Amino acid sequence: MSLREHALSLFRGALGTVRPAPMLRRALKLQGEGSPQLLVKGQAFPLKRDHLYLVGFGKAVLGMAAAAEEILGEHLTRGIINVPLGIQESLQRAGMQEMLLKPHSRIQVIEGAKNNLPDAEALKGAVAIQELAEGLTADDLLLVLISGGGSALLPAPIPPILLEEKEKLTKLLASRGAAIQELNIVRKTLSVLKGGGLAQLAHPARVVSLILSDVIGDPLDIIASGPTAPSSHSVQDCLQILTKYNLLHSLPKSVEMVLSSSPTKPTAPENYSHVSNIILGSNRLALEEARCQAEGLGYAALVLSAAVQGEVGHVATLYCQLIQLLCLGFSSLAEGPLGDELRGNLLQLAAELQIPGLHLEEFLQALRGLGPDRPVCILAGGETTVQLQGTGKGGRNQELALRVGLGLHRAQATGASSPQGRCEILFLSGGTDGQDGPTEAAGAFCSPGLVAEALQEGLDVEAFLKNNDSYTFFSQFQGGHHLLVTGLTGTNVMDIQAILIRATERS
Ligand SMILES: Nc1ncnc2c1ncn2[C@@H]1O[C@H](COP(=O)(O)OP(=O)(O)OP(=O)(O)O)[C@@H](O)[C@H]1O
Ligand SMILES: O=C(O)[C@H](O)CO
Repeated sequence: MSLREHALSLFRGALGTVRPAPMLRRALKLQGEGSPQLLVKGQAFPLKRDHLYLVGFGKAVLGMAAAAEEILGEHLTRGIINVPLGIQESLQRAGMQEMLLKPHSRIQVIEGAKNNLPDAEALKGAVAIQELAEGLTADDLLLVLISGGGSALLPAPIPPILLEEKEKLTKLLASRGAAIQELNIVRKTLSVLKGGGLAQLAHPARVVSLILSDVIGDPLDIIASGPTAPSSHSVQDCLQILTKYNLLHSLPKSVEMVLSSSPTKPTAPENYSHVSNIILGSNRLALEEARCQAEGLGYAALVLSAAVQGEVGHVATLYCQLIQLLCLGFSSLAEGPLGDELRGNLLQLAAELQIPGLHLEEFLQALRGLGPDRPVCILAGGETTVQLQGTGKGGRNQELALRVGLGLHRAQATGASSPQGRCEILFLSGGTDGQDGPTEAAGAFCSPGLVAEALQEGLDVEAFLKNNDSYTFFSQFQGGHHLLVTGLTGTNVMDIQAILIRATERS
């Protein structure tokens, strides 16, 4: 099999493990006839007849709800989910019936949040969810399904803030470069349901949240703005962020009012004893599955990190240097000055990128222990950032793959000492939701020959990159052969990268 076929199969394997249906089936079970209980990852929650409710919000929630309803059957009393506008139709068109609710479902579906922004439809859904939560009693159990995109799908601005005011503020923060953590700290402070609000309203019912993480590090109080998690942030944190992005002095009156009357401390964690927040799926889980499958294919496989973040150009350089070093491992050069130089550069770059939890020295040590001659597979995940300069069409995964292709080409061109000649190399980067930026592709593959081969077709990689036009490049290059196209996957645990290397000759 080619490296490309292997990479594709690993990507699909990784996705398979975080698809809503298998994920739910693994985690959620109904047990017992007379006095049933819900088993979630081994934790038991007793159920009373006609007292099981379900709510959900997020891009992957439709498939999660369909699988949950299949498991819960007639035990489910009623449910409401808020999902992206048009998702039912597009899943239908994609033939993904298993992600859709059955006719006569007990779950009401509300579609909204066009372009991932809160709107009147999402607000309608949020009000319905709020009313359901407020009506619950101590006999009830509320199952909450949460995934990325949940923030925009559950807008409930604290009065007198208007939805348009909150939307404008969120947009401004995002356009000024606020990270998702910052954005969601502000959202939590201005919302009735975020920052643990939903869990508090559902009290005294038992609340069990099943969460698919799309945030680095899986922070419960940031994913979808943590509607059932105790917030670790205060109004001061929110004010600091508004100051940082120069918004503090141009806030609408309503927002000022809410900020000045917000409690200075978040609700204490002990008030969440009725709540269980359980992460069902994450980037790390997907990477771990890919790692196991890579070993099955004969690779020595390692996971670099599930938290790769930073500017796409810097991340591309990190991967290029890592690939160079891996290629050295197939020769006797690894322990020489070239290996030392590459290791030094890598450590410096990784320190600059500040990737949380990345222990590169240990990782490099583990690489040395992989042994010679075995094909190597390195897996990583996270989310890079692209500062758009041009007007082209692309996504962060396609841009990363193209930048890695360019980096490998340059490394090859700069010296006879380049170790790449001894190896067959493939790099893949893909978004697990199947859509990379506003394109039909999930990501792209590249290899060191890409730039030269593209030139033969009259395609100048650097010019495409300058215009952030990676999708156009990959669509034209070799008839689109290097695009990763999966279609919408119905899940989302950020992006995944795979580096596959095997020796072409003994050195
Ligand atoms: N022409 C382009 N080239 C490279 N990246 C782009 C381009 N246009 C948009 N992007 C990037 O695509 C991202 C938005 O796309 P996408 O919807 O896949 O990501 P997202 O909103 O973070 O959603 P999710 O986290 O659910 O994947 C932004 O990070 C943006 O910088
Ligand atoms: O909905 C959100 O807030 C983001 O997708 C992060 O979870």
